[in-house]
Amino acid sequence: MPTQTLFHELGGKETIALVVDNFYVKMLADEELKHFFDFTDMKKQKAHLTSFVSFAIGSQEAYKGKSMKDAHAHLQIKPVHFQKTAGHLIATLQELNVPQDKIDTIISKIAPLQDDIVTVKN
Ligand code: HEM
Repeated sequence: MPTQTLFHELGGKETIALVVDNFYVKMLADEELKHFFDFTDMKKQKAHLTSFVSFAIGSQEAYKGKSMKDAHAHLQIKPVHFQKTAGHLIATLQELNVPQDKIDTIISKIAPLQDDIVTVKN
């Protein structure tokens, strides 16, 4: 039998969709971050992020949205915004009792995206 991917170990798309839902509750409650999403269709956004994260951790279904560079180019995201966002993701995963080694794996896929997402380098 082939080794299970992290995507499957965590419970597949349903779990990731729950992670994404809880994550955006934190993002939209954060005074420093919520304005980024003022004009965003959150239903579409959640679907995109679910698909992106799923693919990053081993789902067979390809992510068909924009590249990270194109999706964030107009947003003036600073390193501090990226760090806070990663922090909300980690807290969300911890609250859902995802084991720390799995959280580390997810973060190791997300961290290298910082260079494409952060456009204001200060
Ligand atoms: C931590 C790593 C991140 C990942 C994996 C990620 C992922 C994504 C994805 C998949 C999309 C959708 C692309 C599409 O529409 O095709 C997107 C768009 C977006 N992201 Fe991120 N993102 C990250 C960090 C951030 C940060 C730090 C911010 C701001 C605090 C942010 C704000 C947004 C906004 C505002 C959009 C566009 C929504 C719109 O089109 O209205 N993202 N992101």
